[in-house]
Amino acid sequence: MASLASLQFLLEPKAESSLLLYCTNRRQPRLGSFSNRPRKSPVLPHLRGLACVCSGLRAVEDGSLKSSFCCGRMLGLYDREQFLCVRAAGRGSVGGDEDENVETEDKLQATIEKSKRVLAMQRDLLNQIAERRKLVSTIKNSMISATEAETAYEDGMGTSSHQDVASTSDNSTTFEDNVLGETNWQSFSGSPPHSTMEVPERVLTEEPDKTEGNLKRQFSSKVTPSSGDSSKQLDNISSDSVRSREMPSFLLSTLEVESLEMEQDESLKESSLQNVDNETADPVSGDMEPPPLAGPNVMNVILVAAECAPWSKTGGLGDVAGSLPKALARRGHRVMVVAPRYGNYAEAQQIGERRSYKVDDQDHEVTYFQAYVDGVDFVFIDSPVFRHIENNIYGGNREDILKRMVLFCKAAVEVPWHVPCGGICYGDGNLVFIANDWHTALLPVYLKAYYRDNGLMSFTRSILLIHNIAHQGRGPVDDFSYVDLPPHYIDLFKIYDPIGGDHFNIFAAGLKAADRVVTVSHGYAWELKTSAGGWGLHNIINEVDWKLKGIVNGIDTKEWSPKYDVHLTSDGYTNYSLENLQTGKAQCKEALQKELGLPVCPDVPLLGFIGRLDQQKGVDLIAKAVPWLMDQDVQLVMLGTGRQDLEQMLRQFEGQHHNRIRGWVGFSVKTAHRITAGSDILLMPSRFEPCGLNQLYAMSYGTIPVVHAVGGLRDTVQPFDPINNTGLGWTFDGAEANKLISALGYCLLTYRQYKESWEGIQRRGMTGDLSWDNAARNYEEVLVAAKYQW
Ligand SMILES: Nc1ncnc2c1ncn2[C@@H]1O[C@H](COP(=O)(O)OP(=O)(O)O[C@H]2O[C@H](CO)[C@@H](O)[C@H](O)[C@H]2O)[C@@H](O)[C@H]1O
Repeated sequence: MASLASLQFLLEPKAESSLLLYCTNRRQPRLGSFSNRPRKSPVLPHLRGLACVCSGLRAVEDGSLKSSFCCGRMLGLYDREQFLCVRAAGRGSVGGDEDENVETEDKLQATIEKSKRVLAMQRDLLNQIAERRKLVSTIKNSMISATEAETAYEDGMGTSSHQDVASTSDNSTTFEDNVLGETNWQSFSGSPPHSTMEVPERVLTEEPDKTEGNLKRQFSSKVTPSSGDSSKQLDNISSDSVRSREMPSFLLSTLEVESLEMEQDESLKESSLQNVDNETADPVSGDMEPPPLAGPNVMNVILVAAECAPWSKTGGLGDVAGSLPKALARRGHRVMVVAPRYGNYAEAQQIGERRSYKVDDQDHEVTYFQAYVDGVDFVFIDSPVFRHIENNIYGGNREDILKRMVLFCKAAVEVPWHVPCGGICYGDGNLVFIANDWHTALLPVYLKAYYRDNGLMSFTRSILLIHNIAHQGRGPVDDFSYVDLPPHYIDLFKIYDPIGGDHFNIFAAGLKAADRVVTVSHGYAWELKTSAGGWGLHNIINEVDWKLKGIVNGIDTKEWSPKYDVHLTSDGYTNYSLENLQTGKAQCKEALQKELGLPVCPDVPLLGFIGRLDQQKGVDLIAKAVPWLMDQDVQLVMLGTGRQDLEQMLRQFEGQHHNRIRGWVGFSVKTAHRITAGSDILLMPSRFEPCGLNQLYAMSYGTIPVVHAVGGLRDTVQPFDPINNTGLGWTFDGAEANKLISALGYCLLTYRQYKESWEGIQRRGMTGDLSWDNAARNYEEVLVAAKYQW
């Protein structure tokens, strides 16, 4: 690994230096090199002034730039799209004489001074490029107008005092039981107007008198993302919490490039601008890779969640935190996930950094562990309060959980400064946080209160992703003292509950403070705005509707694929695909029946249920349907954990109908995979379902979903139409047992008597594109919208 000193040495004028430029806006790294001797480099026309920072600055000891380069890993994306920099190598001299690599301090200083001048020019150039790109992509993608967004922001939260809402009791279960009757959910059976879910994005071109120049000025005066900005401010502001700024200092040092003479710089500038102008004419030739999918929108993304599969998971949140980031990384973004470290994770290595945060007047030291998996930096925050609770992540009393989340959010918001990933911190430039559910809804608030209100992290944005609004982080108003915020911030948290009066609500504050809000389906985005679906936060959701968007989850097709599923490789199970669907699935069904001790009957339909045992998942509807089911010659297997009464009910069913029902109480990922593969039908009678992942997994395994048409279930399970032979499963309107029975009746009839139609449904489900890649594209739009949100 070359040190900074040796890097600087390599760029000394007396060494014949070579630069190797690495374009980060490529899916695969592009590279090219040029020495300080030739004035023009053949690679320059392709660079478009882009740049990068590479880690693994391994000296090119054998002088072979290309072969050494592949050891580099892309790092930091600063400013809007790209940044500059580099690896450099003194051709032929690096490995030869190590002593020469250390020059005197004076010479080094001179080199630095000269390089700074070059750097300043390059910065100007990059700013120009960034502005041009912003303009082009803004017009192309109908991005929001910064001016109008600013107004909207002020309306939405800048001046906001809290809006009291007709709300819930101070206990979600009580609310659920007392306020939210089953019939409420039936109101979702109508068709939500999906179009209303779209974020009202404004198109710059709607103001025809704005010339390109005007637009440019407008943007440059408002949004000039630069990693340098906050670091300068940080120099002037003594802040315990923001001390480490490895990124900017490293960047400045590595950019001290003597060998880039002015002419080359001009040449770079010209060719870069030329290429920006000609955006569509991307020079892809020879060994050049196609451009990254994110193109000019590439940015730094940090997803922060209380759980992250495969390390920690209690439900769908863990799945999303483990897989959405990978899809964003595949599109070219630099992506990090921050989660608590609940256990000893083999992949994650400890880094040296230690920080201390106050929670409830007590100092808590945290350390960081880090892993790099599938293009994503996973950072785990370690503290005694997180340790060894992987089986009880949300355990403890209300204050305990709250304090854990305060600590987690305080630490997570500073991770971009303190945790160097691959050698360099993310910094705050071009950065968007994605917080998830109430557990991390404090993060957007901290970003604002601790930083942006103080002129720090001015260009960092936050998105709050709603997976389930039923859990909100509620408590008495006194809980505000735990979150450690200026007194006037109470307005964000305090909402009025008609039953319990004023109360403290973390989700409410996060919704107001976040720059954008996303939820996991179009249907749920609509439901959230209703009094039944908003769980007391519907008024706030309606207020922030302008920044709300529904994006249906995808699935991790590596983890959930019948062809590659690692849980189907033993115990009689088998991997299968469309080619051997009937035999493969039949084998899995037989293996499941054997494993569970059920009679092995290939023709008896096997029904599955997987999920948390609570009111949401409609387990009680299945319970009511059990007597009817037992007359239908079917088998039923239910896997779940949660409410004790429902767990007991599962055991009881198994006891009563031992030949037909299995109730597996517990959390077993392997069993979930096997039930998904071995069942013919998956039941999801959820009262509400923001998205639902199990129906997606089921469809990709040729297992037919029967679902209550709410939220994401309605969005993803198109009802079977026997006339046109379309559709993916059966749906029913209204969370009632008789409606479930009716839908199931049609489903069983088709299974038994219309084999061809059945197979058609299976095949359509298995061939649909359920991957995260579609969703990631939609998230990218939100990331960009957040970025230009003022
Ligand atoms: N006992 C058990 N053993 C093993 N695995 C089990 C299990 N119980 C559940 N799981 C797994 O946990 C996940 C549950 O995902 P869901 O989307 O169905 O529900 P959840 O309500 O937790 O998520 C919330 O967030 C997700 C993600 O956004 C939304 O899809 C959803 O609607 C919303 O309620 C699946 O991967 C499932 O296989």
